[in-house]
Parts: sequence; structure tokens; C-alpha cells
Amino acid sequence: MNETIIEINNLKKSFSGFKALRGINLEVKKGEIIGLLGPNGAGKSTTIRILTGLLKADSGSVKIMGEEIKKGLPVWIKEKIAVVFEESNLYSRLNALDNLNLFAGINNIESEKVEELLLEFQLQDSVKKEVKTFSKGMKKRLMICRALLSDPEILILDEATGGLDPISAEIIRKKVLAFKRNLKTVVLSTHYLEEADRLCDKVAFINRGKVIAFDKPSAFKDQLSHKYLKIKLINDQQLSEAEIKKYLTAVLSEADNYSLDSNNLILELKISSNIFEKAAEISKEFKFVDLDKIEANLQQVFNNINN
Ligand SMILES: Nc1ncnc2c1ncn2[C@@H]1O[C@H](COP(=O)(O)OP(=O)(O)OP(=O)(O)O)[C@@H](O)[C@H]1O
Repeated sequence: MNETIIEINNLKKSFSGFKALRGINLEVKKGEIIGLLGPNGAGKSTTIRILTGLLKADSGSVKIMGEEIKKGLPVWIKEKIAVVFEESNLYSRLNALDNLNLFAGINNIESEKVEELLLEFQLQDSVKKEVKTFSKGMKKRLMICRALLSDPEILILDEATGGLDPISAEIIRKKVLAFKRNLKTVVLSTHYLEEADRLCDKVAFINRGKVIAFDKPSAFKDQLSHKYLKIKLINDQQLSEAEIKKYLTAVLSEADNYSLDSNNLILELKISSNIFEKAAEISKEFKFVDLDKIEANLQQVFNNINN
């Protein structure tokens, strides 16, 4: 599991003077699922395009399976990498089966493999339908089937579940996990933090062309979980929402949060030197119910990093 399969060092890329990548570093081990997270325009797709040989970097290096990539991917590496971009690469006037058979025929892949994949991605009832009649989720499932036909070692997915129906997204997520179980490697970009949390061994937060943090989702969450305290209170004096807001705005700092549901008030206080004074102050006004260390999710981690 410790073998490095992808190594990206100080990758830089500009478009007409605009610095899209400002020194991306990333190390991916065999058998890992790595998530690239970041806001729109962060540089995730550009990184993927360089990694898959579609775009040339201005400087920096990419090594795949030990080989430094210079001009495009060498054939032996192309055979081991499959990539699925956001845009469809299917023939819309052909049916699903013909789309896969065409690719299988060119690459000497047995037709059993086609049938197997269509079944695994739950497309078996739509094989004779023209792809142009497919939903976005069905198209994406078929694109991944096509990518997996060649039995790659590395699967690269650029926003594979973005905007898909929940059933298609779930089929894809389960297949990604199954792919990893065969000791294969996945690099995926996503906007869904919950998805990254569930699938990825490590996530790279990318912002403005740089990896600003790279670690296991649990490590990020552990860091945060010590930083917040969740306090449950009851609005027993029946203060109005406006009064509560006015009161809390005066007491809480910008990093704190609160929510009010009927008369239940939940505070999330960033742990700082005056947290207990703050909590005691608030408890004068509201009835104290419970105190908990907050369960951070990746969304909070992301907000925290971006702040
Ligand atoms: N061919 C291009 N020409 C000019 N600018 C480009 C080109 N490709 C990407 N960019 C710019 O580079 C930056 C990074 O784009 P990129 O597509 O890598 O971001 P991203 O993180 O994948 O965003 P998203 O989540 O929206 O897909 C953006 O500002 C984008 O407009």
C-alpha cells in the first residue's frame, strides 16, 4: 500500500498570464482514493488535465508509476489510466451497447466484459436505447463503464457525481469503493464534502491554484473537533427571536454559530480562553441543557481552512 503511484511536484500553469496553478504538490499511493476539493476555478480540472496528458504544464513535474511525464502520456501508462471528464465523450446517436462495443472492439476487449459492466452499473435495461435519450446520470454511468472497460490501474474522475440523480450518484460511489478494494487507485474531484468524507482516504483542499491542506478526512475533523463546543439551551423566558438575536450578537464572536428551533437554542462556540465566561453569561438568560464536543463535518473543515 505504500508504493507511490502518482507524484506531482510544484506544478504551474498560466492561461494568458492568469496563474491557474501556482505550484501544486500531491502524492498518491497505490490503492488510495484521493479527493480534490475546492471552490470553482481553484484548479482541480487543470490539474487533472495535466495529469492525464491533455494539457502541458508550464513547469513542475508529474510522475506516474515512476515515469516522469514529458510530452503526453506514454502508451503503456495510457493503458493503465482511465479518465472521465464532466463533458460526455459518448456517441449520442449510438445506443449504450454499441458505444461500449465500439470501444471494446478497437481495444480487443471481450464482449463479456461489456455485459458485466452494464449490469454492474444497472444499465442492462437500457442497452438498446440511443444515448441521446439518456438522463445525465445514465450517461455518466455509461462513461464510467467505458472508462473501466480497459481494466485500468488508476481511475480519474472529474466531478463524476455533480448534478446527478441520487441513484446514479450512489451507484457510482459504490463502484468507486469497489474499484479501490481491488487495490486500484482513484483521484476524483468533487464539490460534495460528504462524498469526499465517505470515499476518500485523503483530501487535498485546493484554492487559487495551490494545495492548501492535504490529509485524511478524519485528521481534519479531529483538529476541528477540539475547537468547538456545542451547548444546548432552552429559551425558557420566551424571548422573541429578535431579542435573542440582539442578545447573542452582542455576546458571541464571529466564529461562533447559533440556531434556534422553537424554544431550543443550540450554540456552537469556538473554543477560546473566554469560552466558559461566555457560556456562563449566556446561561443566565437561557436554561442550560447539555454540553458536547462538536462533531465536525468536512464542510466546517473547509470553511475553517478557507477562513
Ligand atoms: N483553457 C483555459 N483558458 C483560460 N483559462 C482557463 C482555461 N482552463 C482553465 N482556466 C482558468 O483556470 C482556473 C482554474 O480552472 P479549473 O477548471 O482548473 O478550476 P476547477 O477547480 O476545476 O473549477 P470547477 O470546480 O468550476 O470545475 C479558472 O480560473 C479557469 O477560468
